[in-house]
Amino acid sequence: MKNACFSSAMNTTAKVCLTDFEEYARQHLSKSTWDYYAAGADECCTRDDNLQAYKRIRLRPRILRDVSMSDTRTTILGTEISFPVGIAPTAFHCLAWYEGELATARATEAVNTCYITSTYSTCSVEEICAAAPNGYRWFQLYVYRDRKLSEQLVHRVEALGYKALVLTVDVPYTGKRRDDIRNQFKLPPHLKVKNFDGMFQDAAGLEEYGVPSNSLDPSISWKDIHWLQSLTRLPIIIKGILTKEDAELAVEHGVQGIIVSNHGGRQLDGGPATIDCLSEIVDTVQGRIEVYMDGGIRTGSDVLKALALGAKCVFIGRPAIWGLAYKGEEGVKEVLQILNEEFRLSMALSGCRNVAEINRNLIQISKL
Ligand SMILES: Cc1cc2nc3c(=O)[nH]c(=O)nc-3n(C[C@H](O)[C@H](O)[C@H](O)COP(=O)(O)O)c2cc1C
Ligand SMILES: CCCCCCC(=O)C(=O)O
Repeated sequence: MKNACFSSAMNTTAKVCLTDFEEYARQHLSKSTWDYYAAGADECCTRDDNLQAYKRIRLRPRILRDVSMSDTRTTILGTEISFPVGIAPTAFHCLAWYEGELATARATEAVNTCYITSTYSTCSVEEICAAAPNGYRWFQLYVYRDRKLSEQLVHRVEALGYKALVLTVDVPYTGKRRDDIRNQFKLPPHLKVKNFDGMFQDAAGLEEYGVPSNSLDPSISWKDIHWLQSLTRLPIIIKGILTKEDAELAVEHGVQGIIVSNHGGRQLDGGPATIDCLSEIVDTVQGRIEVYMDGGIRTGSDVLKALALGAKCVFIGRPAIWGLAYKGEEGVKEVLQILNEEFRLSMALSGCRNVAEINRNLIQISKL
């Protein structure tokens, strides 16, 4: 049943850009839900710089290149997607829309792009697969002190046909999100982290973001990559790399991809904007594995800049949630379609007919 805060009475104004969806979500979600989604760590410097950093980068458009035809398709891990934007893993979609992750999965299936499902989903991975059986999905994994929890998730998602594991490595501890502390953020009683139904032995006691606190294993280290590889045949992508040193280690440990990410500025405050880290990582990796990024993508020209700096694909976090809050599946589709149209236009206005033609020559040299 639809919650009152999901009322569509205000859905009539056309949405033109992603920040229109943000404004809708800000006005319609409860304060504690909005604050949770919007949160950055501490003073939110990194969260905000993720967006500002794109504004400091200038493009060098080429002209007279017959852009009457354009093609935004690309591939990730060998699979074709309609354009180089996927959905980053974000928790608790049922807080934004009653169908939660089922709506997100259907929207990404319809648009033909990749949906990275969060461990912290409010629908189970089985329900998500049943809702969008032909969707292209990766699964985001955390490593728990009780390794059996992570192991079981890996086996479940592999059996369900998820195509890669995205290991999030920037949360040895949860960042300090001031508003969540002030609001004493908690999932409402009708929602839970569905993937863990009945799996935590000691469910009584303190809870943090829907699971017993201190469940995550802060001792996780590079040797755990080998442990994970021993559990699965799925490709492994490491999410949360920000330096060339760690990018090199990722390649040496035999993973198939990296997501340059600072968790939307929700973990270490004072770290760099992700777009500012991208070229050093791409230069280090030199095409040995795929490099993706997330953080602060709000327009088609942001996507273009990230690809010009070497990202194979980018992922959006909060904007998908705003789309959900606006109109569920339709809202997420609209967000993706607007971003696709903006990206196509930015490509054409800078003289690119397809993603293969996007390269560093598009970026003003002072930014390299
Ligand atoms: C509300 C929220 C929940 C998130 N949950 C997860 C999660 O469960 N797992 C994860 O790896 N990253 C999580 N992230 C981080 C995102 O995957 C991504 O790195 C970030 O949102 C990208 O920045 P953007 O929101 O500016 O697009 C979350 C981010 C937000 C905003
Ligand atoms: C114990 C950490 C859970 C965090 C919940 C999801 C997430 O990653 C977020 O940023 O929020």
